[in-house]
Order: sequence, then structure tokens, then C-alpha cells
Amino acid sequence: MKKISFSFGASLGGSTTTFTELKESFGAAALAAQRWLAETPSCTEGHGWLALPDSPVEEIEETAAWLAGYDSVIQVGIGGSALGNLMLNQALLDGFYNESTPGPKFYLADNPDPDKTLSIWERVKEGRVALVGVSKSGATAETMTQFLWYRSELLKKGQSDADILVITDPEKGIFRAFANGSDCRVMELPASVGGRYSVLCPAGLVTAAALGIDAPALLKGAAAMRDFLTAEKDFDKNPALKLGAIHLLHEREGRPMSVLMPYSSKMAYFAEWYAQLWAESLGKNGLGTTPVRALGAIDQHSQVQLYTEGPDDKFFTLICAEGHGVELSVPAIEHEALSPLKYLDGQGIGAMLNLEAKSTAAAIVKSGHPLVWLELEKLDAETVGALVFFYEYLTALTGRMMGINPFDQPGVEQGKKYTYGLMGRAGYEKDAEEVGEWFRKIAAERIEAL
Ligand SMILES: O=P(O)(O)OC[C@H]1O[C@H](O)[C@H](O)[C@@H](O)[C@@H]1O
Repeated sequence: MKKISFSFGASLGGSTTTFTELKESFGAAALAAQRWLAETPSCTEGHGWLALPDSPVEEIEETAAWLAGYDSVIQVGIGGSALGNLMLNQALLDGFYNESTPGPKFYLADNPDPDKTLSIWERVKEGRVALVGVSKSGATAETMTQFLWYRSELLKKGQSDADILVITDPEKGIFRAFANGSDCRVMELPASVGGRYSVLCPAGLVTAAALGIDAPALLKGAAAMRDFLTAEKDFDKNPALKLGAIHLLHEREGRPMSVLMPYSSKMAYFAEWYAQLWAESLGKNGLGTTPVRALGAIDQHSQVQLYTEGPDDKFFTLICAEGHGVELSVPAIEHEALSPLKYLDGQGIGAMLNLEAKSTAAAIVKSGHPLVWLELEKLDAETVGALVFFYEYLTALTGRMMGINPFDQPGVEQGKKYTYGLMGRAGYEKDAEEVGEWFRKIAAERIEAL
């Protein structure tokens, strides 16, 4: 079996378009987008992720070894400066409980929720703590708030700025200025790499490597995927070209939701990471498809009723990892009352999960909905690196085919500016006023329920 394979047989669902027509309608645009990705220099704003698989790893490994000497690592960051880390840890380590990872205990302080901020600190405060601040802009209020709080606690307990690492833009931002004026460590988040495309640079790799994840293998997988996607010019043999076209087709035919449903608890954060990538990159100019994260088999018992018998407004990707990290089988059943369960005797739990994935796929397709079946040989660093690159490539390619810029996020910036205004940051007074006006509208027609 190949490491990663895509089956498109049911991907057109109830559409009357054939694969030949799909290629006729979108093939040229897909190839043009492929050329654009291949020919735009990677130093161009937004395009830097294409070159990340070739990055040297020495600095990453050296910094990771330094971090591994701490009892705990707290990373502050949000969005693209957090989801990739969570995704890698969950997929490649025992990322379920954050308890049995081989390196230091790792905590990601993404949401600036005081309950969580404090709860993390209570867990780590007795030991030696490293603080890692990740922010491309070096200014995001959620990240800065928590950075300031944890740094102050760190200093109070006698540690210093030498226990801090910031990963940020090479020139701009408050983090960069802090790094220039203190003895903390600093690494670059390349200027041409946007936050949500940054997991294969120090932003994602340093803490991953500190916890024992094989960063060179991640990059190796990503490089192999990049070379394949760039070289394969045949629409029928390149899954990114085909999938980009299929997404556009379904968006035009009234299926504006893209459900990603891995059948693996280790991939729950993969769906979260994908959701940011897809939504921020493609939701523009009144266009875009809404990414929906689902998890098999859990959502089989929650969402599948809607997926099969609800409206035909979704496109599904089911991910099945053929090999799970461990194999557990159901032991022989000797208790009389449990004998109706004998059909489970000796069956693998992972094998059952895979069969459930197949069953759900079949049920969705039987209901007439479009579905792509994505099969992974196993979940290792090379495969995850390749899959990460695949989705980054697919997203950028689809954005180009839609005629939008897949590397900016103007709609998110507005909310950031409003928050700056409300928090009293100089230069954002007008934004604060605007929030007031909008909020008067929101608060009208109020009902006090209790
Ligand atoms: O890395 P930062 O600059 O702190 O940004 C963190 C996040 O902020 C915003 O929400 C952007 O829309 C995201 O794309 C970004 O990942």
C-alpha cells in the first residue's frame, strides 16, 4: 500500500457533472494555479511555506535540546501559532492527556482564559519552566497578554529572560523588539510564511522536536509530497488538482461545507488545524466553503444522521489510518451475560474503527452525497509531514483557482483592531468607537430572560 492514497470514485456525489466535464471546466485553472505555485519565488509574501521542506534543522534541533532540559514548556500563541503544535503532538506523541510524553511537560496557552492560564501555571510552577512565545506579527493581544503574565511569574520565581524563547518575524513586531533588547532566545518565523502555513518552520517544529518528534522526517515527507504535486501535471493523476476542482464544483452546485472526518483520535487536532487553514485562506469576497471538523467514530453517534439524511450541502473527506500505533484486540468472552458480544471476540479495536470508517463512507455515499476516501498507511512523522504539505498546497491552489489571495486574512484583522481599541491601545481609538456603535445595534431588542 502507498503511504497516502485518495479515492475519488464517489467524489461527485449527486452532481450530474462527469469527471471528463470536471476536467474540461476546471483543469486549465488548476494547472495554471499549479504553475503559479511552482514559479512564484518563495521569498514572495505568502509563498515561503513552499520552501520550508528544504530548511536546515540544526538550529531547530539545538534549540529543542535546550528546551528538553526543562521540566515544563509553556507555549503562548494562538491560531497558526498554536494549532500546528497541538496537531503534531497529538498525531505523533501520546497527545491525549499530556502526561506521558517523553520530554518536558508541554502546555499550550492559546485561549487567554484566566482559568486555563492559571491552571497551567499551577501545574508547572514548582519546576523549571521555559516560556516559548510564538507570534508571526509579534503583537496579537491574546498571546501578548499571556506572555506578559507568565513572564512575570517566571521572574518572580527567580528565573530570567534567558528561560524564554520567542519565535517571530525577522524584523517586525513587539516580540522582535523584545528579543533585540533582552537576553532571551529568538528564532525566525520567515517573513514570507503566514501563520497558518507555518507548522513546518520553527513555530511548529521546535517544541515538537523538544518532545521527541522527528522533525527531519516531517520535512522529508513534506518535501516528497511537494515534489510529487509540483511535478505531476496530469489532472487525473494529481490529487490536489482534482480535489481543488471538486471543491469548486461543489461550491458552485450549492454544497458550501467541507467536512473533514478522520477516524483517529490522534487526528482530531489535524481537523482543527485544517479548519483554520481552509477558512482563513478561502473565505473571502463572498466565496469559500465552510470547513467542518468531525471525528470518527464519535461523530457517527452525533452528526451522521444529518450527514446522510440532511440537506445535500456538504462535501466529505473521510480519513482512515490503516495502521494504528498500537494493536489491541477484544479478549475472549467467558461471562454468560456478555455472550451476545461473542462476535467481537478476538477482533482488533483499530480494525473495528477502520471498518466503521468504511461503513460511514458507504452510508454517506448511499445517501447520494459526495465523498473522498483518504487512506493513510500509518500515522508517522513522514506521513504527517506529507499530509500537512498536501493540505497547504491544496488550499493555496484552490484559492488561486477561485481568484482570491489565499495568504491574507483581512476579515480577522478587523476583529484584532477592535480588540486593540477596546483595550486602549493608542492609534485604535476610532476602532473602539466603531465597536460601540455596532454593539448598540447588537444589544437592541433585548430580553432579560431570568
Ligand atoms: O502569529 P500571530 O501573528 O500572533 O497570529 C495568530 C493568529 O492571528 C490571527 O487570528 C490570524 O488571523 C491568524 O492567521 C494567526 O494565526
